[in-house]
Amino acid sequence: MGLLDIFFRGGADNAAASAPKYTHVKIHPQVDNGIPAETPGFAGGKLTCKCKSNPVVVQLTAQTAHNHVCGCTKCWKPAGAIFSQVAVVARDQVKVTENGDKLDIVDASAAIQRHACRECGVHMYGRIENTEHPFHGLDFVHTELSDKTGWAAPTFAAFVSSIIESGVRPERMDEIRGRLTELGLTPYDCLSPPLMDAIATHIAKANGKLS
Ligand SMILES: N[C@@H](CCC(=O)N[C@@H](CS)C(=O)NCC(=O)O)C(=O)O
Ligand SMILES: [Zn+2]
Ligand SMILES: [Zn+2]
Repeated sequence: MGLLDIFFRGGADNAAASAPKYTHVKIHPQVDNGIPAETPGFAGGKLTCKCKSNPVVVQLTAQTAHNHVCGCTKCWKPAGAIFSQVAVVARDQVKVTENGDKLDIVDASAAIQRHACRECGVHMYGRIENTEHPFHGLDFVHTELSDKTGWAAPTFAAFVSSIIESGVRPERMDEIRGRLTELGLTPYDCLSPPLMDAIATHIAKANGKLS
């Protein structure tokens, strides 16, 4: 093989490595066709449940943070999606403004109490009431329930192995992790390293191992 052959073979391999391979794998409607960019200075908006009449409306008065896709069985997913998309916002920036009487807590014993519309099933916000919890003060929200663009973009995938608990076949995990990686959503089987470090730091401070 001559030098030119190596050059062209290398070129072909590189092209193959950069072309997306897993576009047939669907993750969530908000990421499957490219992730919308966030708008600098974006300051929030309204989340609306899926009810045709008297929808629950929640007003967020700030941009969200730590947006990610989550594969756990507890987070709300739109029909057909295998992942949820979920972000956090300070709890004092979250106000139920319409039809709050339709909200029920899905599981009052869970760390995150998810307030869901009892008619359409959508989770409008998840709140942590335990003041000792590392994420106390943050509410969990699904910004796809807003008709605005500009919200914080998802940056990683959490609880990826948990999708198997919802019935995804384990043989599909390679292509699913492949697609997430291709989208720039690095897959983790718990939270991302910075969030896991923040949890561990909180615990170490609470038990006196760190000052
Ligand atoms: N493998 C479990 C993981 C559940 C889990 O730990 N979910 C994470 C991410 S949302 C969590 O923080 N849960 C707290 C809670 O749901 O209250 C499942 O899929 O049900
Ligand atoms: Zn509803
Ligand atoms: Zn989750």
